[in-house]
Amino acid sequence: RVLSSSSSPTLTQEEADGPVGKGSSLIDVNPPRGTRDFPPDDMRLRSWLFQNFREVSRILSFEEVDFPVLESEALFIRKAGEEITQQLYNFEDKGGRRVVLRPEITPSLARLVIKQGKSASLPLKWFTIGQCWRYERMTRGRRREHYQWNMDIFGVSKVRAEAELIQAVVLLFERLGIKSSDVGIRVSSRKVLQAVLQMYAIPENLFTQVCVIVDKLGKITREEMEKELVSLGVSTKAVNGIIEVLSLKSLSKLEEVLGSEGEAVSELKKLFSLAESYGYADWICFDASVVRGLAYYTGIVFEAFDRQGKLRAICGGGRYDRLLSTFGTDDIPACGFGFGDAVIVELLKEKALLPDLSHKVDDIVFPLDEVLDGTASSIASSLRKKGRSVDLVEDKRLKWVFKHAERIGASRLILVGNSEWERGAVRVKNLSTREEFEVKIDELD
Ligand SMILES: OCc1cccc(Br)n1
Repeated sequence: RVLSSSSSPTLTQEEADGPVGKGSSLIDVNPPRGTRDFPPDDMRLRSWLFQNFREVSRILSFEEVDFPVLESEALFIRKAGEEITQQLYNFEDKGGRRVVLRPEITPSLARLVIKQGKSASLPLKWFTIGQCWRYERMTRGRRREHYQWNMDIFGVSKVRAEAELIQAVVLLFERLGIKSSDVGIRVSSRKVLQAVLQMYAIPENLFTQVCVIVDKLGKITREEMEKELVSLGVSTKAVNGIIEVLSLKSLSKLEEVLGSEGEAVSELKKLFSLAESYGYADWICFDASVVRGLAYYTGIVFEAFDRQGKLRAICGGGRYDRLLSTFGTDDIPACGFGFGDAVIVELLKEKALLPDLSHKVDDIVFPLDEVLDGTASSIASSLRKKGRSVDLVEDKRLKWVFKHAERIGASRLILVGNSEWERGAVRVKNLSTREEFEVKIDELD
């Protein structure tokens, strides 16, 4: 057939359908660079991990929320030089709007809290699991997407909120079989750095940028850090003072430097006391070098790390009491964490803690004669209505069916044969005990 239309030259059917079959070049079957497919085995592991995220969220009595992966770019325009804002997966949509694939979840949470306004009675305890994106130059071959579990509390200004969040993280690790000897949680507060900047009379408005630079400690050299801080106007003396305080790993030493009166020390002491009461004190340690890289943190910050030091941070979070005012409304005290789906799996592999998650099915129903196809369908249907997972197989040799049963981890094989059916029965083979018996159809459950 020759296709023609006023707007296009005449095309043969083949031209219109595009290349088909052996002669044409195969499309690239890989997902876009830096992204992942989840075939069944990988999806079972991801679902298992996410089920644990959900269960911990339920146990801490958090409510689930969700947002579009696509957000207005305006939500993420920040001037503090964070890596996350320099790698925005941003573009202009067909309506000329500046949009992004979100690089994190917290701003969306804040947006929804603002949108809900007075109808959202505080405190709010919300969680979500969502995909986040960054446009990373593939030079380092890093991923461009990951899934993040976020838990956030709005409307609690005391460190009780941070203590609750850290318990959630600890409960998750314990559910996965990870022990405090495998993983620690470094805890500090940005108020430590704030106090040091005050000691050196560094203007408040440099605080956020100093935090973002200091967060690179360990990723860039001390000289590079000093250069970046000095270029902000921080004196070399102050740089040395900052690095000296940030190397502290003892809360009592911090108290000697900052005194006991300030919020930095008092809040941290309160948190460590609560940790004893929760029973997770052996999981956490004070480490003044923890500042985290997001501009909006204002208080306690924390991150989980593998004690062997082989992996990047497993999760991290902190208090962000002044994020909402950057969106033009009254502040609400808030804190939360993000827990990615990638590093935790690397850790589970390291610790040989990956669970066996093979495919499981309850029953295979197989008619031994095609005249019994209808009968097999009604048997499968009644079992499914009882909630059993059933794989209905036909047009196969019995030998194949037994191998298939093995492959999909079926518990029972239900063979529908003429002679049994004449007696209103089927043959049932228990695939773990290998027992085989005849069952009246109205007794099959
Ligand atoms: O943790 C930073 C981040 C944000 C978005 C996507 C990926 Br992968 N990583």
